[in-house]
Amino acid sequence: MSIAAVAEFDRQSVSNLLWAHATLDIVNEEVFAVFSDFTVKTGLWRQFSPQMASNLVWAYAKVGITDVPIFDAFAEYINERADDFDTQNISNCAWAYAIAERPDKAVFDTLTRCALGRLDRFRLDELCGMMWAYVRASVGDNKVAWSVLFEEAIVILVPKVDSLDSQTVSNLYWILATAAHLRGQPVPGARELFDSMLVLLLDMKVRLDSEGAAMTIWALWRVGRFLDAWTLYVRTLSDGRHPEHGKKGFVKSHAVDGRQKYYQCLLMESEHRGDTAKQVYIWKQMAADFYSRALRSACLNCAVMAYMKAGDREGAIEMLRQIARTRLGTAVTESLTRRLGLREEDIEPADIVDITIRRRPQQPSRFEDFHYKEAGVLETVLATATPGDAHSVHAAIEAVGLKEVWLKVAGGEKACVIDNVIHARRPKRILEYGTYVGYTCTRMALQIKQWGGHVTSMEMDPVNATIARNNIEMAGLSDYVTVQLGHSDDSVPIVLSNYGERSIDMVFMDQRGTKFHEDQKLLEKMNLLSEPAVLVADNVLKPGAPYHVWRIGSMPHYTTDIIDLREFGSAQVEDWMTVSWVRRQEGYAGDFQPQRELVALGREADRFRLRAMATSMRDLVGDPLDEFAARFTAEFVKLGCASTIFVQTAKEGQCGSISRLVRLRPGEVPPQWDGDDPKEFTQGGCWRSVIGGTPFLEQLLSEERMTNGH
Ligand SMILES: C[S@@+](CC[C@H](N)C(=O)[O-])C[C@H]1O[C@@H](n2cnc3c(N)ncnc32)[C@H](O)[C@@H]1O
Repeated sequence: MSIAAVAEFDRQSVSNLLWAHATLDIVNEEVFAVFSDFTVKTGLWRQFSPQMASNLVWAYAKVGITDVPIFDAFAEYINERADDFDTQNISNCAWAYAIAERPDKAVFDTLTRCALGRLDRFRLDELCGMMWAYVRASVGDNKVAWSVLFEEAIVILVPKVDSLDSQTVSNLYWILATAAHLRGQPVPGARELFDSMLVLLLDMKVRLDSEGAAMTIWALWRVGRFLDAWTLYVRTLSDGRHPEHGKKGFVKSHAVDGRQKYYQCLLMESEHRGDTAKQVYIWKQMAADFYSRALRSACLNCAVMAYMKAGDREGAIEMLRQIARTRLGTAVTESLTRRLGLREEDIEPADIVDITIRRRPQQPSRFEDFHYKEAGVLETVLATATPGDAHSVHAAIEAVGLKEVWLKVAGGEKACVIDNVIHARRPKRILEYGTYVGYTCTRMALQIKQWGGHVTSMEMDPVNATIARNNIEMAGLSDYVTVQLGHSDDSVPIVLSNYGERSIDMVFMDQRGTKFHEDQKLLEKMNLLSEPAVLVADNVLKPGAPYHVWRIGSMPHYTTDIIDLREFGSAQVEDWMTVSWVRRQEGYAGDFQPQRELVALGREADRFRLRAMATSMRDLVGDPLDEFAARFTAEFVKLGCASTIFVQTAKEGQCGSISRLVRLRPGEVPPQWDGDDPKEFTQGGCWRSVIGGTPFLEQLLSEERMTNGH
């Protein structure tokens, strides 16, 4: 109705209507697009008051509709009218342009000019909102996190520390730590503010919610104050009473609580420092958080592994004795016992058991609930696999993925692609982004250990990392796979310092698709890749990695195949994997030419990824995802990137499947899905790949070069 009557709307009604939609989270893309066009084309925007203008850009940013001319028009408006803006208008506009990922430098320069000298008139939430926006907007040439606005804000904030609430405290930690990271040096004055806020926290004058605790611990670590982060954790959080979700901060229904992040951060740093005592402390705390015996045992097994890695045999044995006393041992514990050269009967139950291990929650927490699938995988592996037999571990994981719940592992047709890449490149060192439960890393390790290879797999979720380490031990592959705990942004530098430049022959990217291109560029910049290295990426079509396709499709230093295939355990879901050989040629470590149409695709891909995390890929079959995939494919065909290989799968024997790669002729499109779903008849462990026979483009080109005598 409102769309038909658009021409009757005056400036106030346009601003009110869209503000109301955004406030109520009603995302009608058509309404927003029509009103954007109307406001810009009729010149109505020039008549807006600053309040209306800031409400309008806020509304568009809030609903995530940002590829609209409104933002360009109001950039001009801000430059002309900013002197009339009040503090709230300034803060809202900064927030809107930052969240919309439209960090127009002129807009921020103008806002800075208007804000400086009057920051003391900003409300605390406006001030923090503005600083947050400046950090978020610091991308590319826009270096607003370097603004003196931060210094001026700190001078205002220090005397007011006692009046800060918990949300402001954690936000300020995050903002200033991120600003320091971006600047490459501390923000002047931040140290004093950090110290005063830490006193508030340690005195429990301010109690953080779960996400706030995670942000603060991360921030203290990020600015090099790990011991302060540790003290805060031990003093306020490690008594088992983890804080509740913040009401305001907790908006994503798929998200876990802050433990995910603070365990990750504290464990990563203690492992990096080789501080076994701290690692063991955290593993025990994690064990005490879980209700499920399998997860409790898995954490304690990781504590044993930490002692073993440090060469502390006595520590490992004492931990095993505590596990024996609490009857938490599993097949993994037995495997570790054997690796220590002991028999199960050699392990006397401990006399005294750490009180932490005795603690067990009344019921599973949301944190545990979030990992129900992965815990189920671990239980199945423990119940059905044979220690030391990697095939039996893979069979157990596949059985869960095929017969019980969708698992985000690269099995079936995806495994066929990876097997063929390994065959073609024979990598000695593989880097994986995203270990999950340790399926693909152990599959790859099993192959490359034959020629002395090793897999390093990065995992940011501490629970997944725990489960993966246990599955890897079950597979007998602990010497061939390293699970590097932590976010890849933090882990890649550790990988570089551990293995050195030009050390990685193959990369498997299985993290967030809209980040592949940045992660790949970083690997090139850091000189981590050997020559040539091969890059494999998964989930490129669904949920989607548009920037990545454009990077590998348009830059001359990649030789790429795009492979059309079916999701493991969800044959009705079509997906793409990409396989690219990477050489130090023109474009290496550089940026691609930006394409505007990629931005909208990227945003949509992220929205689907979040939904897939909350449900499963299978629930996303159907109109929205299929329409998105069709648009994605069409957009890339226009840009000259189309699939070049598809995977064909046939039934094999009574209960198996066999997959092979088939090259498409130029212009040929992959066949439609025939309606057969291998999961109906395939048992775990019975899905084979045909290796070789279909060369990748890189091999075809090098054969051609050989024939031509180059
Ligand atoms: C699709 S699953 C990986 C599946 C695994 N590669 C396999 O095939 O068996 C993605 C995993 O990556 C992790 N993850 C996502 N982004 C990450 C990042 N930037 N750094 C480290 N881990 C990440 C998630 O926690 C999740 O466990």
